[in-house]
Amino acid sequence: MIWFVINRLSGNGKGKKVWQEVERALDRLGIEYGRTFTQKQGHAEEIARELANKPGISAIVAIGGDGTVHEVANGVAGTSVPVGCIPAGSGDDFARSLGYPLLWEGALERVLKLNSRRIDAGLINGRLFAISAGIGFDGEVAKLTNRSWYKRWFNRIRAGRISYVVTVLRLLITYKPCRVRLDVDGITSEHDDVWLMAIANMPGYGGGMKICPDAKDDDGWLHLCLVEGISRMELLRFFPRVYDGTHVTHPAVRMLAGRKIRMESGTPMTIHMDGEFGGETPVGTPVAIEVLPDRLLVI
Ligand SMILES: Nc1ncnc2c1ncn2[C@@H]1O[C@H](COP(=O)(O)OP(=O)(O)OP(=O)(O)O)[C@@H](O)[C@H]1O
Repeated sequence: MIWFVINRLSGNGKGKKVWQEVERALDRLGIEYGRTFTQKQGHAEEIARELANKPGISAIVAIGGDGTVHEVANGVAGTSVPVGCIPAGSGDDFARSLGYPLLWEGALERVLKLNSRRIDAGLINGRLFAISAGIGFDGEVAKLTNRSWYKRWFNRIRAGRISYVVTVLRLLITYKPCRVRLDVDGITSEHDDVWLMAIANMPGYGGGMKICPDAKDDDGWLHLCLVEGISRMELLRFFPRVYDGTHVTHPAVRMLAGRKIRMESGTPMTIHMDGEFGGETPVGTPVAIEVLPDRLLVI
């Protein structure tokens, strides 16, 4: 039986509307299913963990944004229960990266086929991410966007991903780059003036940006994008290039790939995991990041 985990608040109420349509379609088709509505942050993970250990669950489908997918993925990781989604958030990078139709009808059609495959996951500070993680400027973007009033407003006019762009513009004025020591599979380097380090398992980022265009979810690698030593004006000028992935040739951008990464920063830097706030880097203790090959089943 497919089980739906629904965040009715996602996308400023889009989750609720999408579920109403999906429920009608499932009833019309006479399909047996289960469903639970999330009640609080972290609830989707608890539900998924419990369900994954029950017999007879063929897939857990998150109806919500990437935050709900992130929680479900953490709940089912390492089990034989696949995760799917019906996108109802503002970024929906999981759905975009996996080539899901973004409208509920197409996404439902896809999840009902139950065609599963194994993908890698990333681990940062002991927590799993399916899409990407980010440290620094992009961690702050995720944190501030999720807390902003305008995310709700943009979601209402179905332009939720613009809220990330607004935060980027706000932060460009105030953000202070940091000193970073990096270890990628045993190769160490020091960097002054680091704006961000994105760590991608999938290419989608911030609602359709291609921060690491070469990221592949089943290649056994994490792909890194480090941005350093760039002026605010230049960052503003070249920022739109991240939408088609051509930013990678800019001299301030360093693209790397690795399996085990350690990153230590001179001052606390904000972390995001699949767009969810994930705390700050502790000064003096490296953040551990690694790829977990084949850890997740997706449909
Ligand atoms: N009932 C609830 N009350 C409060 N928070 C919830 C509830 N259900 C889920 N959440 C939390 O809401 C957060 C955002 O969820 P989600 O990512 O699905 O939606 P979104 O933020 O609108 O979409 P996107 O990530 O694409 O912008 C997650 O951290 C999740 O844990």
